[in-house]
Amino acid sequence: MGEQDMPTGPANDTTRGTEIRMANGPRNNGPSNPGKRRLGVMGGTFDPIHHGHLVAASEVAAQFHLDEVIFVPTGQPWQKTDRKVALAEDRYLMTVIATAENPQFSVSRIDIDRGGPTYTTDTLRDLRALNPDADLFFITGADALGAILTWRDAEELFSLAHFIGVTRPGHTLTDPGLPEGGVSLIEVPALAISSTDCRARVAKGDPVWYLVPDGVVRYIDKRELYRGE
Ligand SMILES: Nc1ncnc2c1ncn2[C@@H]1O[C@H](COP(=O)(O)OP(=O)(O)OP(=O)(O)O)[C@@H](O)[C@H]1O
Ligand SMILES: O=C(O)c1ccc[n+]([C@@H]2O[C@H](COP(=O)([O-])O)[C@@H](O)[C@H]2O)c1
Repeated sequence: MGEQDMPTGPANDTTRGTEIRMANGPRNNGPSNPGKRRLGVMGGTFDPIHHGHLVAASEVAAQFHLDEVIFVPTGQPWQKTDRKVALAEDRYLMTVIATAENPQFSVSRIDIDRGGPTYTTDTLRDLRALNPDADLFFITGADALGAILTWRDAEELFSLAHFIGVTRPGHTLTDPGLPEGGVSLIEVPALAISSTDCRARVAKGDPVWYLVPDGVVRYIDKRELYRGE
């Protein structure tokens, strides 16, 4: 189990009995505009989607009173070109299967259908155009948040959505000098699951039951994904 250090600072926030120390004062919950829908956006390569993604989205939805969380599978994840990534259609369908039973969850094809490398500034601009009546909350794990300054047009991201960084076992959740007020850091139930580990398990013939939803286990099997990798 990795450490889950929080940035220390003068003020703190108490979440489910765990003291969380924030860098910039008490927890900032992002925009609160009466009459506007609160839309969570969970971007990911989802190769495959696993219970760590689903628990993070569910917990953020509850803590931030979101009306909906849209899962957005990447088209071409340009920072993962050093590895083999499953076809976008397979990643999309696994995401649909995994989220189908939750009425608060939906899946968007925008990053897949746009084509080319996936940049979150494009994702958020497109989602804003499609949902002009909504405030957007972009959900990222500790690892992704730590790398956010390497994303294209990173300085623009925080004008497009409020960012929520969630704890992830094995990673330290820090705010790497992001604009004050643009990010919230929260604790979510710790699930030490990664897509990398799921792929490796399938390749070795080990089970992924209970790491990913049952329908995703069956889809991986049916499509013979990750075998022999
Ligand atoms: N177990 C987890 N707990 C919390 N957040 C997670 C967890 N797994 C992934 N995330 C977050 O979900 C988002 C999408 O992750 P992604 O699809 O890249 O999965 P991954 O498990 O990190 O994949 P890979 O191992 O292939 O890099 C990222 O913001 C990531 O930080
Ligand atoms: O905008 C970018 O340049 C950028 C670079 C890397 C990752 N992202 C986004 O971060 C989310 C998680 O990505 P990944 O690669 O960890 O699955 C997903 O929505 C990606 O589109 C975005």
